[in-house]
Amino acid sequence: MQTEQTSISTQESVRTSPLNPDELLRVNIERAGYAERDGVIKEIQFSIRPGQLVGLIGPNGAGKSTTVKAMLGLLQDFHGEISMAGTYSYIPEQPILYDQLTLWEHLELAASAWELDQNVFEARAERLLATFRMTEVRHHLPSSFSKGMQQKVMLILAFLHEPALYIVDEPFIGLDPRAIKDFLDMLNEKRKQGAGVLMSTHVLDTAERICDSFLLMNEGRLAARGDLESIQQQCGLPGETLFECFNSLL
Ligand SMILES: Nc1ncnc2c1ncn2[C@@H]1O[C@H](COP(=O)(O)OP(=O)(O)OP(=O)(O)O)[C@@H](O)[C@H]1O
Repeated sequence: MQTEQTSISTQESVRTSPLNPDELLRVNIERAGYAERDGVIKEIQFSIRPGQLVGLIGPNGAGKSTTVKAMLGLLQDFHGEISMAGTYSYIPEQPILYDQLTLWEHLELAASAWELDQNVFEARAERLLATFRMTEVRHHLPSSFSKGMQQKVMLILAFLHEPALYIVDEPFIGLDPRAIKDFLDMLNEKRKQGAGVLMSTHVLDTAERICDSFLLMNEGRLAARGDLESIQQQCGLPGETLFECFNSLL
């Protein structure tokens, strides 16, 4: 895993600042949005520590995707700072795959982009294909796969790289229960090795079970943040579920 600090944005307006030793990522978005609609999100500040799984939660239109796009450096309108240690993998909700390449060719292409040693690549690829039960179809075109199988290809590509940080957009819609378990087991293994995770999801019961802490967004701002107990306190609902806390804020 690389440890040098990098900016994950290509925008000149994005500033970075030194991270604390226990930070993998620090986000300080003063204001960000789109060319035709600026300032969609405001005052979004959080950081992620090694091993931490942070849930990004909020109703439709709250600004979760805009926050992720800001972190990835994809927005025209951005004022703030994004600092991170090492590299990241982004797993989008909608798979993005090449029509003409087989699954194995996708993996080879990714390995060559990241300059992975051939033996390391093959060992990781074989293990990931087995874990996600895709070995048999490795020489097939992903364009012929089901939506869930295409999502698994995106997961395999993300894990192949072994980044410092995983940014995951809604992983639970489309994957079957066994694939979700395989994904969470693999994610936990990487967290034990020090990786951090930011996960956007609407599946609140799973989020409540697996996340260390939460960022609750509403109308472009952070409405509450922290672990479940802290969220319950901020919502005035001690002992209640994340679902009830979520609904109380809207
Ligand atoms: N390309 C765009 N151009 C202009 N406005 C946009 C664009 N994409 C999103 N928005 C607006 O930004 C706001 C936040 O949208 P965003 O996609 O970040 O929400 P979200 O929390 O990810 O929602 P969902 O749960 O539905 O995916 C919305 O009001 C939306 O209309």
